[in-house]
Amino acid sequence: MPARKVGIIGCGTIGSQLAIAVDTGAVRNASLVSLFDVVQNSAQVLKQKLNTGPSAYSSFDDFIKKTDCDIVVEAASQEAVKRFAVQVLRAEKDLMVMSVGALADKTFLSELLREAEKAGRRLYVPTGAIAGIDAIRAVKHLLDSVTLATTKSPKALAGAPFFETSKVKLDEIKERTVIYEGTAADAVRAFPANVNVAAVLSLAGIGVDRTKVRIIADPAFTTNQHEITAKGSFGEFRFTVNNVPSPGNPKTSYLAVLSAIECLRSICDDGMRVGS
Ligand SMILES: NC(=O)C1=CN([C@@H]2O[C@H](COP(=O)(O)OP(=O)(O)OC[C@H]3O[C@@H](n4cnc5c(N)ncnc54)[C@H](OP(=O)(O)O)[C@@H]3O)[C@@H](O)[C@H]2O)C=CC1
Ligand SMILES: O=C([O-])CC(=O)C(=O)O
Repeated sequence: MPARKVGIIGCGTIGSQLAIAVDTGAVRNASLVSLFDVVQNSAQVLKQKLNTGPSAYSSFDDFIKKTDCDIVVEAASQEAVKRFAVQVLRAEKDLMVMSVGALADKTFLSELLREAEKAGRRLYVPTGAIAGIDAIRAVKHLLDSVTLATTKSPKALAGAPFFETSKVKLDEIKERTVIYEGTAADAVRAFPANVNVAAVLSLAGIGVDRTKVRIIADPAFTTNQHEITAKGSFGEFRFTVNNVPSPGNPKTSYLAVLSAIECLRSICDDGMRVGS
């Protein structure tokens, strides 16, 4: 396979590390050609840290028109997925999505899948900051229930739209407190930068309406913990990850960065694929 040309939307925590991984050859058979971020200069600042000189844009129109790439990685926000994903696929590029909560909108997801099919391109969803997605996929037809319990420190939950309408006051939480219980569909809207993993889990398993989510704020927590419990006629799974937060963004686990890099590596590198 010829080297895959990569473009990145979002030059924050995940986008920067991914760019460095491609730039330094950690992702083989790939070259970084283009960067885009709404924050003025953000793509430019990242470009200065790299050896390979990708183009840097603060306008999506320029990014998509001038970029000769095979795959675009979105590492920006759910809003960015809603605004740009269709255009990326129509421009005949594969798309890897990190802000997976955007795909909880079934009408939007169907539209994306239609566009991908029309363009002969693929939509990739990395496992992200959780584990066990291979097993959930394997038993998807046998699942009775799936629950995600996410525990983060208040500072890793701050800024979520949930707090605009809820009575919960994050700065008054002194001990472990369940602040949200509901469906994955509602959770990814209320906490768009915290539980995209709930959408990944739902897409692999029984969907956003049947996947249940519990979010716990715990001031004693220094990790981002995600615990998946899945039950069905196959037995029972329990997967727990205690993730170190990324240095640049306490909301985003370091595992999410590593998973994005590994997903891109497996797309670009033709060799052996381990796991489903
Ligand atoms: N699937 C998973 O397991 C995980 C997914 N995520 C998600 O991945 C995404 C990236 O995470 P992370 O790198 O930590 O985030 P960061 O906030 O560190 O970086 C995102 C960058 O993208 C920019 N951005 C936001 N919206 C747009 C837009 N519409 N167009 C262009 N640029 C935009 C941001 O600008 P600004 O600062 O102005 O918003 C910021 O510079 C987030 O949505 C996050 O919630 C994170 C962890 C795990
Ligand atoms: O990184 C994490 O722990 C999970 C996260 O933010 C998300 O899924 O949006």
